[in-house]
Amino acid sequence: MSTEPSVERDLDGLGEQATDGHTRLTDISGVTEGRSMASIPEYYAGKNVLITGATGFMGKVLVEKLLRACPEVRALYLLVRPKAGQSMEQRVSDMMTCKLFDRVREVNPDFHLKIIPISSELTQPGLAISPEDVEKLSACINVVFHCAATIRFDEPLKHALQLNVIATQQLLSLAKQMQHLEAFVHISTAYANCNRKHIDEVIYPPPVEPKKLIDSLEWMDDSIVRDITPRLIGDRPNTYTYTKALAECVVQQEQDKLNIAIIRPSIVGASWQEPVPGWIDNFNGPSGVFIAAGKGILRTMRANNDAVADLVPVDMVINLTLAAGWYTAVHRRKTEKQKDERPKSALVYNCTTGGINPFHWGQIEHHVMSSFKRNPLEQAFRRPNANITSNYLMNQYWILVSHKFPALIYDFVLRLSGQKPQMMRIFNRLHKAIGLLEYFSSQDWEWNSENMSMLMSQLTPEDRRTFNFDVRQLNWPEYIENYCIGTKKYVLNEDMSDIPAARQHLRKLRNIRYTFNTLLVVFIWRVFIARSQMARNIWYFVVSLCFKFLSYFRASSTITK
Ligand SMILES: CCCCCCCCCCCCCCCCCC(=O)SCCNC(=O)CCNC(=O)[C@H](O)C(C)(C)COP(=O)(O)OP(=O)(O)OC[C@H]1O[C@@H](n2cnc3c(N)ncnc32)[C@H](O)[C@@H]1OP(=O)(O)O
Ligand SMILES: NC(=O)C1=CN([C@@H]2O[C@H](COP(=O)(O)OP(=O)(O)OC[C@H]3O[C@@H](n4cnc5c(N)ncnc54)[C@H](OP(=O)(O)O)[C@@H]3O)[C@@H](O)[C@H]2O)C=CC1
Repeated sequence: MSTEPSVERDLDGLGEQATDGHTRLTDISGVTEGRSMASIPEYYAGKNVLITGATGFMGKVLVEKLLRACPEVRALYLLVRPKAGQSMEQRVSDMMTCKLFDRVREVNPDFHLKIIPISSELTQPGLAISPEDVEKLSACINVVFHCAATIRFDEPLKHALQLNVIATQQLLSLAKQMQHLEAFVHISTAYANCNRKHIDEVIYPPPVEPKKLIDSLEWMDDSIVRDITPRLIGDRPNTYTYTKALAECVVQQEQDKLNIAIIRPSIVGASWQEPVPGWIDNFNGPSGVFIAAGKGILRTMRANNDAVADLVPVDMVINLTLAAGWYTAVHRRKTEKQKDERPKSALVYNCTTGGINPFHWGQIEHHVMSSFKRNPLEQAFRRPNANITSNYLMNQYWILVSHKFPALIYDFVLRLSGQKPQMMRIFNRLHKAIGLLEYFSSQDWEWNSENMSMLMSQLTPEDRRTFNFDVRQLNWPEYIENYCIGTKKYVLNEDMSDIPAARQHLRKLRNIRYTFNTLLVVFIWRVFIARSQMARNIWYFVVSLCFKFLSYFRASSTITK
């Protein structure tokens, strides 16, 4: 018997529902009712919201948008751990001074009063939340957004399981104790099922029963786990996608009595419009690749020019997340009677762009390169000129010629000047990083995103503007330009006023390249050609052929005039 979730009609009018109990396709409940119900800001007014992963890339944007677009929200409880010698209070107050919060600060300078940090280490039993805090959260939380995860592709399986799966399980247990909880929104990834080519908005059967895996890994030595990891993850590329798939299954198993939404974004990139275009604060996904290309370090990478680059701006993902929280609470709330019946299934939202407004890696390459030529990064290693290829051998050739050879020369010069060589080390790290990304840039997937369209149709015109996730409106060249500028301004903290100096630096690099190429030709001439009569004859033959061709071309163009 097939274990594939297939689609059947939902009896209570909640659209089509998969046989595993999960709603897929159009959810039509409350279509008419919704228009007369609370708007998104009205819904969040007076609500207490719990957020995990608030110090991360997406969590920060979520906190900012909630405070700015839903100013009447009562309080945001952030589960944060102390890190790198900083207390969690210190981390949260540092976060709020970040440029991302400038806009909300202008409107409401006291926004920090709404933020309540709660100490929590998600990998610890009970999430290491104190009993007093558990009591407080159980009594007041209305909506939970679960963003925390390890997104590293090289994370050891045990740790990825601990954070992405066990912590999710524990958070769901905590959520069940919350007396006023109206919605639980879990952030997954569109690549949780990347072993499939077509991905519907359903929870697929897990690669292994999560509880069994948790029990087995508990007693296993780290080295044994490392050895069996490739067998366990099977046709998934890393422990990240594997554990995110298991987390979805845990959400499904534990959803009993909860109203749950699962958001599956594809590759989350810099912001499209809000709070500022191009906001980004990390090297993850394509951002590190763009920066390495902009600095002239990355010259080649394996990617398929014609494959869809399923990037989605972070502000669109967060708008969809907030709208899904509202929709789950307002339209999919279980009545007291329903709580004891078959649970209403979690609604899955594939938050992707490829099926609606596709853009390809080849086009990304073109726009990234031209953007960095117009707005160069400071102190580039070489002029930006990266090419992507799907050919393995070609890529290896360019790695040798354009990465390793210049790195060797540069390190040699550093050694001569008494400095520590560093370029080869940088390239080794870069090769490791891009090696982990190639799986995603060399193929494409097809995601069904009908729930995203359904959700959009449920918003009032005002909410559709404030919480815009209509990916059809994305103008890719403009978005990529802002993305590249964003990496310069917000990741590398470079000043835009330095662009003329950066351009001057690129001109200097171009002159160095011309000089180097000229010296190389002279060197080849002296060493190989000038010493051999035959090579000289061939050389003279080629030069005279070129000369004749040029003269003929000039003569024929004079006649036609
Ligand atoms: C123009 C060309 C056009 C090209 C087009 C092709 C582009 C293809 C892009 C494909 C993207 C596909 C992404 C797929 C995403 C799946 C979506 C998700 O669900 S999940 C989301 C996706 N998840 C991810 O993307 C996670 C992927 N990242 C990882 O797994 C790890 O970071 C690692 C294994 C790559 C490096 O580990 P490790 O060696 O231990 O190093 P650390 O981590 O400790 O960092 C050390 C330092 O390096 C820095 N830095 C980091 N990365 C890069 C970079 N790429 N580069 C440069 N630098 C980078 C980092 O900031 C740090 O700096 P500092 O603090 O020391 O100053
Ligand atoms: N970025 C992307 O391209 C995509 C992301 N996603 C999903 O979105 C979510 C957010 O991703 P993103 O913001 O990019 O990730 P980040 O790595 O930027 O943020 C991860 C967050 O999780 C927190 N966290 C990690 N470990 C612990 C722990 N042990 N205890 C408490 N908190 C912890 C981090 O806190 P701390 O600051 O203390 O480390 C941080 O706030 C994830 O679920 C991810 O799977 C999905 C698709 C794409």
